[in-house]
Amino acid sequence: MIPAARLSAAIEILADIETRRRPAADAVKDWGLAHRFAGSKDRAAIAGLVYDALRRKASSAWIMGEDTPRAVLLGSLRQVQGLPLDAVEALFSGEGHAPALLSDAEKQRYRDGTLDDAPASVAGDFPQWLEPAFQRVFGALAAAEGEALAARAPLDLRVNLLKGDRAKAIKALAHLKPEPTPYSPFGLRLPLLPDGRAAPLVAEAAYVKGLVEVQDEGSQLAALLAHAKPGEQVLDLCAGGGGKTLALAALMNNKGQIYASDNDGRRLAPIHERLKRADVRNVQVRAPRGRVAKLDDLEGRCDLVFVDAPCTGTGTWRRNPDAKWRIRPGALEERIKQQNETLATAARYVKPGGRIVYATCSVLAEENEDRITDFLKENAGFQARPAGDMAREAGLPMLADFASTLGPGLRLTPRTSGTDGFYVVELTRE
Ligand SMILES: C[S@@+](CC[C@H](N)C(=O)[O-])C[C@H]1O[C@@H](n2cnc3c(N)ncnc32)[C@H](O)[C@@H]1O
Repeated sequence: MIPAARLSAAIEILADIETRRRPAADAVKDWGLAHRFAGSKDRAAIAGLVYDALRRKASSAWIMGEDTPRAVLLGSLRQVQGLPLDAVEALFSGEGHAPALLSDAEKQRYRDGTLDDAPASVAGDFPQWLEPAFQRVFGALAAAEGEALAARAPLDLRVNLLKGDRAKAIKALAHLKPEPTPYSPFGLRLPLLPDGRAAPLVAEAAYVKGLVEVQDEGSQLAALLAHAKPGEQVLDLCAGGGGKTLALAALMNNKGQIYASDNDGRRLAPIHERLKRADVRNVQVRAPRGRVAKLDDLEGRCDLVFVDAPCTGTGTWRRNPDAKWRIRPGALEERIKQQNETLATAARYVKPGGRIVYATCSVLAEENEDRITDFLKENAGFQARPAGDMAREAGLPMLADFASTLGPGLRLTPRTSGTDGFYVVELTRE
């Protein structure tokens, strides 16, 4: 396919997402199935165009003065790819499968449109209804934080210390140009390919043999901040697919016991294969029978209960730009309820002198500081540990810079730490 035809395809897919209100991944996949002549490179490039346009949807529409799929794509060509007007005019030629010629108004907006008077939610590309929540957390930096959440994310890897060290992984993946991540001592960052795609990893021996796992540095830091020690009894209450379970197991050097649980058994399904590949031997998977996992024997016995709570995922919008336009206020309410539930459950399993580490991949105070403040009001035996102490204990004193100003815990964001957005807090039991 010629580059201009890829643009037409991206416009078509964006229209499908908009009119049928369907997930971007489904629309992209269906387009591929219906256009089998398109090769894998074409499909990847088209998906890249669609995701870039979704990342900058609100600001692109503002710049172009309309919110049609064509306008949103045009805006993103300017904002994400920085294409000059004459290059865009050459692509929008109206010939063959190329998009129709640019109108004079489009040319003028493409050249001169600005975000100077745009509200934070438009300049920062997040839903308007979240404007008060973003202002509360980020104040005057709301737009800048949103913009960083709208950027392309690099591909981060966690080196599995049970299988080797960072130097070994760097050597094995040298052709993909890995760099050590700034904070996580076992993180590697792979640059994106020129078209914005992540380097293909699944066929790499280092991945197949479990030396590296895909995990954003923020996620690695959440596990590190839990500072689980070899020999401890750890309950990973919301273990899901086991991303953090694997990191905790490596930090514990396979010594002690991790109980990996989740109230949705289907989510735990990938964990067995992942544990095997990573050579993890200190994890017991406790799948629920019915809606509740059987954990009675752990009551009051755990050194650490790790709560990787269900959340809106606002911190992962770089990887999932579609999600930010789909999230509704009702979903936030629902997550808050679940977060209260998981914290109350966690409290039952901590032993005296033990701790809960609560984490979310959301930047919103409603899912973070507010939940902890409410929890502490109702659970007099628990105290929040100062963020600086938690960071030092984990061997990451520099993370104290990210201490929250709205309550206990610390917050990572793409703008401040270059990671996905995460919140982490430690609660100690007397
Ligand atoms: C953020 S995800 C976990 C991701 C996982 N820890 C990882 O690192 O790959 C949150 C998980 O919490 C689970 N969950 C929701 N409510 C729960 C509850 N009341 N008890 C236990 N797990 C719950 C969800 O099924 C979901 O798998």
